[in-house]
Amino acid sequence: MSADVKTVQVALGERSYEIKVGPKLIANAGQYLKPLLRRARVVIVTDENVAALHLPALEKSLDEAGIHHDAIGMPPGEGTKCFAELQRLSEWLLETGVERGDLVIALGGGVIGDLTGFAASIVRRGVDFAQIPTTLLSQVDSSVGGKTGINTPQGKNLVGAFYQPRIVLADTSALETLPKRELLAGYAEVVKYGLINDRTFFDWLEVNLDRIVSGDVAARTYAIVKSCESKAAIVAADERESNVRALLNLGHTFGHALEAATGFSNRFVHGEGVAVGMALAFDLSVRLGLCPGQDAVRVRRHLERAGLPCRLADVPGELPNAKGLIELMGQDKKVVDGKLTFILARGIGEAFITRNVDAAALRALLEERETT
Ligand SMILES: NC(=O)c1ccc[n+]([C@@H]2O[C@H](COP(=O)([O-])OP(=O)(O)OC[C@H]3O[C@@H](n4cnc5c(N)ncnc54)[C@H](O)[C@@H]3O)[C@@H](O)[C@H]2O)c1
Ligand SMILES: O=C(O)C(=O)C[C@@H](O)[C@H](O)[C@H](O)COP(=O)(O)O
Ligand SMILES: [Zn+2]
Repeated sequence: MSADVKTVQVALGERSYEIKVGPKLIANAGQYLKPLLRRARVVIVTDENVAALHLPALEKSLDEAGIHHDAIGMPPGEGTKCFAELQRLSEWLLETGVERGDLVIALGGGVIGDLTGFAASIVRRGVDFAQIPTTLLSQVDSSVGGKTGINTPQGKNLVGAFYQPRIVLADTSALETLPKRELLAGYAEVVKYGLINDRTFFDWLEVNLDRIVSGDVAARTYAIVKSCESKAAIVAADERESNVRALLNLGHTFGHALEAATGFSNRFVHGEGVAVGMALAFDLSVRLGLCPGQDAVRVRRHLERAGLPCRLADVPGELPNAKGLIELMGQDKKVVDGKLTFILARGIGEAFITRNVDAAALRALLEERETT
């Protein structure tokens, strides 16, 4: 096992697991997975794009480790996180004869990780699963922490379960084939960790953005490990989002509504929604007199420099008016007694959770779509 591989622990008692971050982990997956298996059998769930690029290396590694494998390729894209594909996948898993002590492997981005994790949580009332994330977003966020699920016509991630993986293998080599737009979408979630509670990390991102985007392996590895450490600490403190875990939702109340408004399509992907949502959360914090204006400017400048959308005007197509967007936000899982919960900030690295947001200020912010 290579010295270049870093380990981050997710400390959750008997559900604890390791996140491995480093090069060529897909090509060496067999040696990491074998110790977790009761019998030498796994099933792989991937999407058709990732299957063409990375499935052969995973299968070769499993063959070398003497592990039997079946694989299914799902359609790529957010639309796959739906009841119909969940049913198709669950029935396929049952037809393979997968047992509770076998491992279901999610090889792909957050869509495959969320869908596969949820299917693994319900098939035979729970089959073990492993995450092999292949997008930046899934390596820094979705593969860690056990939120799994699908979208419904009512909104984002509304049916799901908390179900932790047994291991996460974040192969930095897989990012070499990732389209730039998807890399940037993942970068939005990296920025999120700086904005939540680590101003020093945000400072580092401002200096190192170009290295991360251009493919510098050391910079990418540092950013992924730092993000995973940050998420692992929050998840260990509050696995089921009773309190502090909601900080990881910075930008998501806005972002999820924008994803819903654009039809959960490739026109506007999750990380892009998070980028716009984080900029709006900082604007709202300034509007409420909670955060210095220069911090909001700095956040928007950084997202802009990365090439990410950061204004409502950057969202493609017609959007609902402010009232319509607020109605979409009403499906958020953080709603309590019909009242929205927001993650706002007193500054970069100082996010906090609040239910105390003036409705008029929110409406005014969303009505300024042409200018913000
Ligand atoms: N569970 C969580 O905690 C959590 C956290 C953040 C996001 N999410 C969810 O994750 C999803 C977004 O994930 P995503 O951004 O990874 O999107 P994705 O899974 O749709 O992947 C993006 C695109 O990249 C392709 N792809 C994946 N890996 C590739 C590679 N190495 N080379 C080339 N192409 C590759 C995919 O086929 C797809 O077309 C959303 O549904 C979001 O809600 C969940
Ligand atoms: O892990 C978490 O907790 C997060 O909120 C991470 C988010 O980046 C992620 O998009 C998550 O799926 C959103 O969760 P939801 O509960 O708002 O659906
Ligand atoms: Zn997210």
